[in-house]
Amino acid sequence: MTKKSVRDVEVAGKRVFVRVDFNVPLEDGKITDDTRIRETLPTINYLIEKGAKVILASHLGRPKGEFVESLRLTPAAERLSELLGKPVAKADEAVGEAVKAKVDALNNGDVLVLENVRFYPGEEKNDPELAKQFAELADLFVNDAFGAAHRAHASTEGIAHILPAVSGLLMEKELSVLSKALTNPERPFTAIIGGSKVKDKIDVIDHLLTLADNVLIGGGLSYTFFKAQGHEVGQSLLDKDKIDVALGFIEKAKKLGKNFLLPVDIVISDDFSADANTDIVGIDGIPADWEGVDIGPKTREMYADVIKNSKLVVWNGPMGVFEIEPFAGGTRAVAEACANTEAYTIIGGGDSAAAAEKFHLAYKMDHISTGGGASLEFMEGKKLPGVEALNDK
Ligand SMILES: Nc1ncnc2c1ncn2[C@@H]1O[C@H](COP(=O)(O)OP(=O)(O)O)[C@@H](O)[C@H]1O
Ligand SMILES: O=C(OP(=O)(O)O)[C@H](O)COP(=O)(O)O
Repeated sequence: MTKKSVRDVEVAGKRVFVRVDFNVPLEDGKITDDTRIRETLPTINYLIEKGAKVILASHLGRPKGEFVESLRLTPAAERLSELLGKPVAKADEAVGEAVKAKVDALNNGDVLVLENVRFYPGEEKNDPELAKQFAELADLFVNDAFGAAHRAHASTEGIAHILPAVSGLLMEKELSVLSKALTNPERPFTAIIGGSKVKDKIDVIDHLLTLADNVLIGGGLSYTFFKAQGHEVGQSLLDKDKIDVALGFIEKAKKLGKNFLLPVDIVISDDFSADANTDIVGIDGIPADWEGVDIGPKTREMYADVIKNSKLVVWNGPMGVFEIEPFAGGTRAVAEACANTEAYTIIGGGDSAAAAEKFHLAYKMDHISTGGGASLEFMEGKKLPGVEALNDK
């Protein structure tokens, strides 16, 4: 990596402002998946061992510049304390006199979690004044929030222009794995793109069409492609504005000689619920009042075969509505194929990672990225502002 890392600078005795991504899922105030917290432990433990004063900042949810009680970082601080096996101080604000006093009270090796930085309107606006207030708390900025690296906000980007700024160990690992895989990919390289956010994934499909050997499409994205080919899609997810773009991809793939695969059969349903009626049909068999909810068994087999014969697999987005058990089979089949292939497997995207966890296959993947949007933008070949702003080596 061309950017300095926390290992390249002196941290002992210093106040270190570490931007982490503790944007974890919560249900009734309880954390349901603490992966993002666990993944920052190497950086935090490194700083503790080196005798730094560790000040952690994160966003949680999208409170839009207001204090929202249910989005406080208290549960994250408590979980971190359990994971570290030591007390962690928590501030009820992210800047101001009370926070400064908490920072002043830190001894070397102590950890303080600031309040949700998105409680302040200046955070998402990348307000230089708020960045300055963050910077006043510390001597060094460490960005370990890969999941938020595509955001140019005061605590991810603005602050990096004021303090010496380096990457954390998680940030370093994410960037190194993704760039190693995508710069000189092992071939055959297979990209699997699914999920529901058609607009968000158009650019990544475009980029991956030039990079990958096989591009497999699944999930809600598929129907815009089917429509582009002249099939009726009933009530299935459809992005009408992107039909021409989808057609363009089919043609681009042909021109480039890429193996661009769309589902050949699908699971359809007459309702979006576990007790709905379902059927398996070919792509021109969707009745007007039914919708496609998963890839069918022939497609699963076809995709599993491609995955098996790959050297590198990048997977972003589930193959169907996997949260509903009768529609989870396609995503499970792809997760199993990824778990069993010899290929190096990278999973990006919160829902694909959640699916791998749900099927108890996450441990068999080579890399599960902590960033959904961030890994997508990286795969699109875009520069990430939270990384760009860090000091060069
Ligand atoms: N055929 C489909 N119709 C509607 N929604 C779908 C379909 N297939 C997958 N989905 C939904 O897509 C969502 C995930 O999409 P997305 O956010 O794009 O993925 P990721 O978070 O992995 O990037 C899941 O909640 C899943 O239920
Ligand atoms: O959860 C996140 O995004 P992701 O679901 O795309 O990985 C990050 O914490 C960024 O959050 P944001 O999309 O509200 O800026």
